Amino acid sequence: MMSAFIKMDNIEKYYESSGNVTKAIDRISFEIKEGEFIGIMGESGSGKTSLLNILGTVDTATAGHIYFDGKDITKMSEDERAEFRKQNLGFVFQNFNLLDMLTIQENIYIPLLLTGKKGTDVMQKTDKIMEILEIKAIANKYPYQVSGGQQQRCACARALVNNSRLILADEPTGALDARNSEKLMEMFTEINEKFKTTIVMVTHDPFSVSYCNHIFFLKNGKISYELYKGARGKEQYLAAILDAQNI
Ligand SMILES: Nc1ncnc2c1ncn2[C@@H]1O[C@H](COP(=O)(O)OP(=O)(O)OP(=O)(O)O)[C@@H](O)[C@H]1O
Repeated sequence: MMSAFIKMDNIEKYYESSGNVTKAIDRISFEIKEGEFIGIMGESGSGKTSLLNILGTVDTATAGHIYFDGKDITKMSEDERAEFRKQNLGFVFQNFNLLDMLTIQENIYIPLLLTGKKGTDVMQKTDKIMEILEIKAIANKYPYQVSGGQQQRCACARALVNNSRLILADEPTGALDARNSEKLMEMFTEINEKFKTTIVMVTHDPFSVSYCNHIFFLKNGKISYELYKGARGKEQYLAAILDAQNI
């Protein structure tokens, strides 16, 4: 039985710049269970990235609360938030965000060094995760020497190596072709099933989101629709996603 893991309670986000106020998130509440693979869809400007940034504690909500395992993460200081991210979260971005002067392998184990781990433990973990993501053969290459798909799998390995409980991915397939997108989504699914890692993925791609088992559709900063895969087959689910997009 999966337990309640993340609870968003009436989150609001307003941006204010030179006297203009934009309402990006308009009182959103939802719950995520541990081990879910969540998709967040919605047209440009609907608030997807704002929501992900607030959940990831890289930005703060204007109002409302987020409970992570019962702890209110909206009440933490900046230092506490940094520590929280280091202990619990892994981030995957559209443009991979790898460090060019480090090899693939070094890019992955840097987060472990940052948390004070060292020696053979670091190498074993890095090795294991590279094997799962099929990037062991390119361990000593630099990011510019490998394909976009391989770079993104390296970014995923970096996000996972710390035993992150929650992976936040913002358009992870946005810069990938169809074949690499499919491969990445298959690996996300494998990670989600094997390690029970909770994944929250923002995307506007119906095909990518069809790998998620629970989807929120955003419109004007509100949840306009919610969809569960349930017992649907892949094609049936994709059809339901396309229908929901048109509502
Ligand atoms: N830093 C900011 N300052 C002012 N307004 C912002 C800022 N970031 C986002 N917004 C506004 O907030 C609203 C929601 O933006 P957000 O980036 O969350 O949407 P999104 O669904 O992720 O869009 P996209 O798919 O285009 O990335 C938009 O109207 C946007 O213009």
